[in-house]
Amino acid sequence: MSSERSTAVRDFRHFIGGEFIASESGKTFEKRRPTDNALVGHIHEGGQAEVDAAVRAARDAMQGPWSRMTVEQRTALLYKVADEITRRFDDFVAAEMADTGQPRSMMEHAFIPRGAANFKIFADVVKNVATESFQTPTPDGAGALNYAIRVPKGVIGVICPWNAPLLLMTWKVAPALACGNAVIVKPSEETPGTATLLGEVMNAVGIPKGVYNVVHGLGPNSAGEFLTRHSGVSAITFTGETRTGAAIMKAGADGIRDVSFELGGKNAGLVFADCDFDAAIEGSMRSVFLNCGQVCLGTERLYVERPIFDRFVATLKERAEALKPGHPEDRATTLGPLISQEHRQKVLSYYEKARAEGATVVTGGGIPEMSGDLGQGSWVQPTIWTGLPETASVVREEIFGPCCHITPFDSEDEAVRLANDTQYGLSTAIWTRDLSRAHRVAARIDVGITWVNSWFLRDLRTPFGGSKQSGIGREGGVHSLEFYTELRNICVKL
Ligand SMILES: NC(=O)C1=CN([C@@H]2O[C@H](COP(=O)(O)OP(=O)(O)OC[C@H]3O[C@@H](n4cnc5c(N)ncnc54)[C@H](O)[C@@H]3O)[C@@H](O)[C@H]2O)C=CC1
Ligand SMILES: O=C(O)/C=C/C=C(\O)C(=O)O
Repeated sequence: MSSERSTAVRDFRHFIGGEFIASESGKTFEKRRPTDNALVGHIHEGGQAEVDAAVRAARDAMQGPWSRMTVEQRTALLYKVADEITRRFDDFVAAEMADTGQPRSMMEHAFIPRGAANFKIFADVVKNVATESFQTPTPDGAGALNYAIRVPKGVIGVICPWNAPLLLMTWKVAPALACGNAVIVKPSEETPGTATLLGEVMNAVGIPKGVYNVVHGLGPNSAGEFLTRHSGVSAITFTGETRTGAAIMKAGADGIRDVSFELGGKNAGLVFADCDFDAAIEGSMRSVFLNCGQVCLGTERLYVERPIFDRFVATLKERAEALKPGHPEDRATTLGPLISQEHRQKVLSYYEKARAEGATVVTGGGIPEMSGDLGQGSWVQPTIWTGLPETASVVREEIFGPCCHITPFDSEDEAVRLANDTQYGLSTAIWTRDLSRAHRVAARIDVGITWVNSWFLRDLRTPFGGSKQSGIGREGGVHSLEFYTELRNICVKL
């Protein structure tokens, strides 16, 4: 590894009450870089003491100046947070790149700008959304006025995954703060960087101490579980695996705390023969391989209408083989590594299962040859399979890697049936020039989000979330307000 690419080993501390603090226990765990497995940090492992301290800080903040700010004052501060993220853009890009190993271009054009955008959109939403009111008749004829106000829920526990750390964390922190809550974030143990950096941003712009807190740690029997079980946490918002969601839902049941979940997916792409072929290939390339396939909205099942099946498979193979795994700083790099050696084991086990279950391996299926220190990183080849029945493991289970299975179909009804044949219900992409069909099919797919002739085209005002085992609730625009506030009705006899 060249010296300019080496990173000093960092110390990731908790951010509680506006201070960066070490764990009382002194316990830390290692953060290794996905590109070359080099040690890049020691993360303080939060225990009950740190969670208790964060809850105290957050509850105190809810009694302090934060609670007395007008919406205008609060949202002005959130605009400053967004501006400060933009001012420290390079630091955020570097932190996220070190944590995830994904290419700089993706950080610069998508994931980091979204961190700033999340603060602006929710500042705008809370300023502009009205609540309902009714004029109510009464027997004396004078009537009554009913109106609703929104009040913050209190302290929100925010539990985050590793695949788009800043984007997914701020998607929850921004609306929570815009609504006047305080938050305690438990970032993924794989990606401590940007949540920690955001603490510096909060202090720099004058967010009152205790409004934004970060406790690092693991999930079960560690900071994650302690946070979700804490009676001082009013509600829990979580993005991550469906299995973890089930554990958190049980923890939330004590104290009847509300939960909002964005969970796993096994998303289908439906490619009709009348599609714009190049656009369908381009979109499918992104939806299968972006972020090395570690996108909850990504496509791991492609269904292609039979007349274009062979051409589609051949073209996708050619494009997948042209992807360039490499160092995130190299502009030519188009594919990053998986997040960790452990996750690579999981993805490779599916590559193995696909073979064992009789797949035709169109391309990939193994580990690419990487030179120098990159040889130690958690790389896998982009992989395409055909020929498996719908019962095969790689067709049914979420893999979260750069891979997909492609199946031919012969009718619209069959395509709909295949897309819906899953326990998940997060997203779908439909590729067709027939817009009547697009509307018809979209309405029949049991998912939270359908894209037609596009993928991951986001308008932050729209409802975002999953059906079936892909989630509970919707966040985005006004829908986030439903979770991060209580609606309080006031009835005034006139
Ligand atoms: N629907 C959506 O919007 C998205 C869903 N995901 C899903 O996230 C998964 C990948 O992320 P991972 O970090 O591996 O998920 P994960 O569920 O393993 O971990 C997510 C977070 O939960 C914490 N955690 C684990 N067990 C816990 C427990 N018992 N109590 C409290 N906290 C606990 C972890 O420490 C981590 O911070 C994939 O399944 C993916 O589909 C990822 C991004 C978006
Ligand atoms: O756009 C969103 O709000 C969510 C995006 C999800 C990802 O980026 C992901 O899972 O990687």
